[in-house]
Amino acid sequence: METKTAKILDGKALAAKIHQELAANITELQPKIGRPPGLAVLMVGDNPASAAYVSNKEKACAKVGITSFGKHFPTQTSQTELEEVIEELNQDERVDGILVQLPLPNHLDAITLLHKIAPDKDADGLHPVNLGRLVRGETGLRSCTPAGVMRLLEEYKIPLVGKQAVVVGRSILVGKPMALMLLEADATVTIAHSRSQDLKSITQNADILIAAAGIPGLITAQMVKPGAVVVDVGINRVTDSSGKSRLVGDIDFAATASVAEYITPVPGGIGPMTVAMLLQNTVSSYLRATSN
Ligand SMILES: Nc1nc2c(c(=O)[nH]1)N[C@@H](CN(C=O)c1ccc(C(=O)N[C@@H](CCC(=O)O)C(=O)O)cc1)CN2
Repeated sequence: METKTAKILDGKALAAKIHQELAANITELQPKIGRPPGLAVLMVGDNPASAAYVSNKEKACAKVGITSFGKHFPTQTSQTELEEVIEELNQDERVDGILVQLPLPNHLDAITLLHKIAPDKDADGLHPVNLGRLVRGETGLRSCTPAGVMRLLEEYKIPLVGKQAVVVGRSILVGKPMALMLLEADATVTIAHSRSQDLKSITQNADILIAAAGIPGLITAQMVKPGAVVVDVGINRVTDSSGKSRLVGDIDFAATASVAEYITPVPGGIGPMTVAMLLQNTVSSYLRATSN
């Protein structure tokens, strides 16, 4: 019997296309505007994964023509010091986007820091004003990972209207805004999470399944409806029995690929789309700030 394999939703390829489009836009706009777009990336401490993500963001900025203002602080940096830096960046006319790389060291209050970012410079779309705009269906800066999922689904013309969408995970970074964006696209949305009972019976109903729990291999093939579109937001580093480290998502990719119609890989799926949406948000803020 022939085994079916899901089609790949290629986030890496789409992100590269978006980078090219943004680079072309910036090349055209910069001489008229008189300066390039600017993104400030605040990183506190030395978490190696965060350092790698920040370095990728800075490289992506350089590639498309966005100036990045890297602000790297030692672990002990105080809340007040960071709030003052954000206040300065809010006033800095060279800076269109500001983000605080997460997670932060435990002594810092991420929510309060995110509140301090001017909503129109909130490149990560995590400020309450931007989350509120999303709730109300108003234009605003959208959270990068869920916006990346939506852009990828759009690229592959995945129908959403009236479909059963299940989001596994309820974080502010992904799960909650993801559910709102799917709702905005007229899907029927269920949010499941670590306290949900009988997760399998919920995920089996999903035409569109978004796994964003941060638990390696949480979603098995048996939990997926045949023909579903499966999006893996999890990026988990695991060490196998031979001591080798590799990245895996929240979905058992190999087994699920024989059940689903479409699937995102890890790596090469939603991770690169997150960065592409960050750059896009920065360019949107640049256009808004310089349009008068
Ligand atoms: N302020 C924020 N903090 C964090 C966010 C965020 O969107 N804003 N998301 C994650 C980390 N993250 C971006 O910051 C991120 C993670 C992974 C990738 C990515 O492209 N991953 C690659 C694989 C990379 C590798 O080999 O290690 C992939 O999936 O193909 C991009 C962004 C938490 N913090």
